[in-house]
Amino acid sequence: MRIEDIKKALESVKYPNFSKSIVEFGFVKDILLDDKNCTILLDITSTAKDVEEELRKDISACLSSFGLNLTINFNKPKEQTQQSNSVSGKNIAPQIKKIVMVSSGKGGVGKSTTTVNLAVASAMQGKKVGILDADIYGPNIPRMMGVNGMEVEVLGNKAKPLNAYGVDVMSMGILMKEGEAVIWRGAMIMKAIQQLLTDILWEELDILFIDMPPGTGDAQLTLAQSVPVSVGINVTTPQHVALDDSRRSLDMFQKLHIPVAGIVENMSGFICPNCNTESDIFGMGTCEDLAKEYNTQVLGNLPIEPAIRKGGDSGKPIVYFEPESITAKRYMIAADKLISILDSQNEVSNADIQPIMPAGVSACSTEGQKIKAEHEAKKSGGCGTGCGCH
Ligand SMILES: Nc1ncnc2c1ncn2[C@@H]1O[C@H](COP(=O)(O)OP(=O)(O)OP(=O)(O)O)[C@@H](O)[C@H]1O
Repeated sequence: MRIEDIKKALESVKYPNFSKSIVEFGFVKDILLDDKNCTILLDITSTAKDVEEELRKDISACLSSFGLNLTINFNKPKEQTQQSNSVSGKNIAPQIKKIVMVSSGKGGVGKSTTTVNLAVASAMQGKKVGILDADIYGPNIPRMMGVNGMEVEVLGNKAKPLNAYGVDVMSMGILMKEGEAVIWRGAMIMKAIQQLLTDILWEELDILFIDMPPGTGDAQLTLAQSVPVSVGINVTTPQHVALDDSRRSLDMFQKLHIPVAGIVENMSGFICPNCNTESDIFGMGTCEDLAKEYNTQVLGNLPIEPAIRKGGDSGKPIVYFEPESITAKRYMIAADKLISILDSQNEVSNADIQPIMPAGVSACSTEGQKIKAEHEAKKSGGCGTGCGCH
């Protein structure tokens, strides 16, 4: 048995809620081996008790076959009283009542199409709605809302959102040069998103939809933690391979304690434009079981329909331009279900639901972990200083 073997084995232990291992993060500071007695010293960034407990469990399981007497010691950041200038826990966009995060496990499943049609449907039901397009890898919202190429009005040092179909719209695509952000990573994306909330003149909104970048990597995790999210929506296609990706996205919401409003099954069946008959292409109704698994609902089954794609390409959302179509009615019902969920959580302010990070502080960083731990402590009734008063 060598120390190197132990370190190698520890490479498989992931830091809770992240895709990197404790070795990759550089958290394993020392390994002492004296015959069968092994002491591991970890220098971690979180003060949270559950992080320590999960690591103890995972490390013990990982090294169980080595037959060691294991001692695991933790070095954690000193728990300090909260700085008065910290924005932790402060709602950075108090004029926005509810933030809905629209995510998908992978690209091309119709996340932006769903965001646009749900947002317009919600506006048609009398809500004051905005869309923030955070999909830096493919910001399609401006085209789908028909505002691409429009000039942004700047008042003082703040920009006014564009408006179409009663919905305020702001997108990374409107503000950045083409191709500029594709190499961005967690902290940069988060800072940009926070600026899109604080430096854009959002009016009082009932609902702000955020169209997330596809996938569930560290960038998405960080982004989801940087704004106070009321509910998440997952968009998927019905094939079983897509559902596996969808699970990752739903797991992400669970990890971040974001309530899931539901799943949108997109490209579910095909409606023939000639005879209006609906036929099964990729499968239909497969999301019901997934919804049960995650204790949520299917908000709607949206068929593959040429009119949806045409509406997206031409900036004329189907829900607005063909309100009598089967598809538009399904979007309206989905929006109605979403609004009921949001209305039912009216007493909860969005800042209570999610921890938020100060601009420029990545949720993966030492500072980010500390803020998250403080927020969790406060939610469970403590003062947030880690003094053990709850
Ligand atoms: N139900 C549908 N029927 C027909 N076409 C659709 C449907 N949903 C989406 N599309 C089309 O599929 C393409 C991809 O959709 P969209 O851009 O909404 O996906 P996405 O998940 O946001 O992609 P990404 O995030 O990877 O950019 C678009 O051209 C859109 O018009």
